[in-house]
Amino acid sequence: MSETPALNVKSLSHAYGARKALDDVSLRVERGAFAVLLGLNGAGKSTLFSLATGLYGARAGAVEIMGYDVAKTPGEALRRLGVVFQARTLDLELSLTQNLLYHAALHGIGPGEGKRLAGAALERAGLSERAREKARDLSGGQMRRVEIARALLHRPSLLLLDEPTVGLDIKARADILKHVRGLVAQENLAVLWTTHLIDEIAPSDQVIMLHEGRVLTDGSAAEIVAAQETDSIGGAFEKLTMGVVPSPRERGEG
Ligand SMILES: Nc1ncnc2c1ncn2[C@@H]1O[C@H](COP(=O)(O)OP(=O)(O)OP(=O)(O)O)[C@@H](O)[C@H]1O
Repeated sequence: MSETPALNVKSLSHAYGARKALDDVSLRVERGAFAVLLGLNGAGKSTLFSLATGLYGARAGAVEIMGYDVAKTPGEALRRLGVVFQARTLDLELSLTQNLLYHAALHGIGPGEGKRLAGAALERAGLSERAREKARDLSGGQMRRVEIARALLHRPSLLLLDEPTVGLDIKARADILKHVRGLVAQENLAVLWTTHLIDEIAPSDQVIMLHEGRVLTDGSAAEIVAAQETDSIGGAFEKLTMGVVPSPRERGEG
């Protein structure tokens, strides 16, 4: 039997009223793997995050983190999860260390251990020298690094990032991507990185293409490109999204 994956999404569906946002979505991210969830606006990426973090209850299906069901054992599951949401969530008036200590306290980590972890996290993020400065004084890319450091403070096995490079310039985007890839390589962290930006994908990455709430394909970028007989992952995405057969409901027949 294969090892329990870091993330196991099983036949997950969700609707907002009559609008289906996720339709029978299944995917896995193995331990220590970097996976990209690729989808255009409205594909259902944020909805998947909300379900994985227990913000919404799933109408059908389940999400397991390191084998723990988010709905049935939320404490065990969420302890193993770190999340960076799309919107900025640092308290701009607090120092970097204070932002991290806040998070440590939320996870039941005491002040002494919190300080130690915050120091180590800022060091990993390359921001030790800015520890006492207010978050407000950082650049967008540095803020994202602090958010990543904060999400990793309690040493989760899985990190979810919802479009983490939105609003950053080209260099800051590349830096954040490199930083997270480094964490995957060095710390055996599993990452699910959502994006609509094709150029953030490397050939060996696992790519899960989500379109209109459904998984179109899931495999390494190189495998997908070969299977679609295109020369790029962008070409494969275009081919696959053009070929989507609308459901009877979408054709107005449901
Ligand atoms: N709170 C909500 N109420 C009603 N509909 C919603 C709500 N949140 C999302 N939706 C709808 O569900 C679908 C999936 O949205 P979701 O935000 O999950 O997609 P996304 O891939 O994250 O897109 P984006 O990158 O634009 O955030 C869309 O059709 C969206 O309009």
